[in-house]
Amino acid sequence: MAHPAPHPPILYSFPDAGSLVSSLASFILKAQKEAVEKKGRFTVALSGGSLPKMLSGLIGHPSVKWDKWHVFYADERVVPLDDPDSNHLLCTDTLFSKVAIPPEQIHAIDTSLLDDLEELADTYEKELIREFAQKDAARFPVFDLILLGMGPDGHTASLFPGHALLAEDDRWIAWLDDSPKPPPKRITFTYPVINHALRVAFVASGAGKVEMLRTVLDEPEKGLPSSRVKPVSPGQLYWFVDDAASAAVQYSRTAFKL
Ligand SMILES: O=C(O)[C@H](O)[C@@H](O)[C@H](O)[C@H](O)COP(=O)(O)O
Repeated sequence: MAHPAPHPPILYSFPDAGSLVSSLASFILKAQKEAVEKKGRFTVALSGGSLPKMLSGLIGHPSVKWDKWHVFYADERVVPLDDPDSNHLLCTDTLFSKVAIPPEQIHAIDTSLLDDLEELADTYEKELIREFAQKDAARFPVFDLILLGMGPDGHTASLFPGHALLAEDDRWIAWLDDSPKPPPKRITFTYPVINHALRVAFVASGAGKVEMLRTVLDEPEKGLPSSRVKPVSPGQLYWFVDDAASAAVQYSRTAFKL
């Protein structure tokens, strides 16, 4: 059955980092509330880079139900969990060490498999299947929220321009050993997983993103990895950016309100 056309992205641009961080926190809390009311849990995927520190508005916020969070990584570097390159370490230092998510609800890679990328990716995929398959009985998992960053070349998660994985339409978790951004070995959500989420939110800030954000939003036909994020209906894509990053974007902004 053909899916209805994806909804166009919603672009929110904020004058400064403080208003971006607090609005993103309100947005996540609304998503959490809806998910918990409906299913008693909130399934979230996080990325590395600058994303974890943009979640600081949630730390100490009385409305966050951390015990309902089930966290996966949209992409992870295949390194030990105490390696400075690990997204899990970054998220732990920035967020998890400061809040009360039950450790068994934070899904890190199995580091006994660091030397077998394929097995490691399969094992992570099985963890997603355990979390989602029986409950939702869907071909692909339906995350309540996937939070992504955008790299300077337009990549997102570990989906890089021109890479064969852009065409992966079957697996949930893919692996690569040739990431142009170090470290080379990574696992990543595939597009079907990202595009089946209920909400996908990119977070991008700073003047360093200005040209790439313009290309991704105003010239989606170029097919850069971040432009290929198009959640299927009823899923919705959001961009949380600052005015420095969106300065050259023609695409229309939406005033933020919940
Ligand atoms: O593991 C990774 O490398 C990240 O998940 C990656 O996809 C990141 O989100 C972007 O490169 C944006 O990074 P910044 O937010 O630091 O620009």
